Amino acid sequence: MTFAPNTTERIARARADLRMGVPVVITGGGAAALVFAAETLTPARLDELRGTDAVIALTEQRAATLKVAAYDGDLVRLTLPQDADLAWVQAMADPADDLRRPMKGPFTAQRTGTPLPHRAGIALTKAARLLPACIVVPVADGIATARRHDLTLLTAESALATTLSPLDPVISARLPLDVSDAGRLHIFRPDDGAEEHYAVEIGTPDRAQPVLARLHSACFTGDLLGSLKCDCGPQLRGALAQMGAEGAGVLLYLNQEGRGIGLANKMRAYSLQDQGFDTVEANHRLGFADDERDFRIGAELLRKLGFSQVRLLTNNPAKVAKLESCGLTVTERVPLKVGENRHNAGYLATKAAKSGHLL
Ligand SMILES: Nc1nc2c(ncn2[C@@H]2O[C@H](COP(=O)(O)OP(=O)(O)OP(=O)(O)O)[C@@H](O)[C@H]2O)c(=O)[nH]1
Ligand SMILES: [Zn+2]
Repeated sequence: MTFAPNTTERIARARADLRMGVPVVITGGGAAALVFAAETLTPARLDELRGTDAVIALTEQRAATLKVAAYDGDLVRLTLPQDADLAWVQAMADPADDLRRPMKGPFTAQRTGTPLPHRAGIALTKAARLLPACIVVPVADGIATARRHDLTLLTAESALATTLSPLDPVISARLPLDVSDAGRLHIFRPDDGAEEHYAVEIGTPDRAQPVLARLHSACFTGDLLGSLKCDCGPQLRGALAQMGAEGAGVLLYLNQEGRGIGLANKMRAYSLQDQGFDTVEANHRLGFADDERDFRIGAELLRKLGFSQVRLLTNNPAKVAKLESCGLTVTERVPLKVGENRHNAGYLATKAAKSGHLL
């Protein structure tokens, strides 16, 4: 018996470390490296990197914005100039000042050696809801480095694993709602220490029949604040109202804020939208894909609740396809057209043009 953290727990610890600015040690592809999140790098730690072979790893989307070829396919490794200061690192990772102070280079891309620790580092920064960029410094001996500096050590393979973490039911309790007295809230907690997700069950839906279902992605601004930039709040309330009217349904409230990039990054995207970029372009400039959500979570929660067939409330045909690819049967797509206003008309039009949403 050992009380040491297992692989999953190490990854959870690594996410927390990176959020605080503490580096982690990643091994993989026969190499080992110290990995720092660019967003939380401190001046003192950057000073320690002078004279090393540090690189900054950026995603293909951020590379495209900076007009450098993504030599490793999904990422690029750029040499950290010896005189690079924190402002340089942050400007490489964060597009906030791209227009005012374009990062022109010349950049020197590293093309030899393994990009595995870099890829793992980027995956961890995304999972930590930070900007997807990291500083990577090769070290000769990963184990010794981790021990000497008291750092979390993990393999790139474990950080890049794609198996869905088990979601454990924690508790469910009766929750009378405006839309129905017969409401019930279920809490699910993933094994990997990531965000919990919720299911609101209305009535007692027949598990043998398709259930009216909504997979709602958290939107603090729309759901809670009444933001007019999106249609999430009215969609949330509209879906619940329809379930109440039908007497049965299930709404999953998935904590995948900002299509999976987190609230801070979503606000960065909003700030870019104020510079004239649309919702998809803003995600790309930040280094993200259009949609970073993992739809397997929703499918798994529905299964856990005993549902295999759904009438899905959505305007997003990709969501239907993704749920079906996760093994659920979508018997019907039920449109959810509420909440259009003069502020979100452009947002909805972009989703229709670029993400296949139906207007
Ligand atoms: N990254 C990013 N996320 C946004 C933006 N506006 C809203 N969101 C998030 O988008 C998610 C909602 O997803 P949508 O793309 O609006 O809709 P959908 O879930 O794909 O489709 P529907 O089922 O029709 O609502 C929520 O997590 C919001 O926080 C934005 O401009 N940028
Ligand atoms: Zn929203």
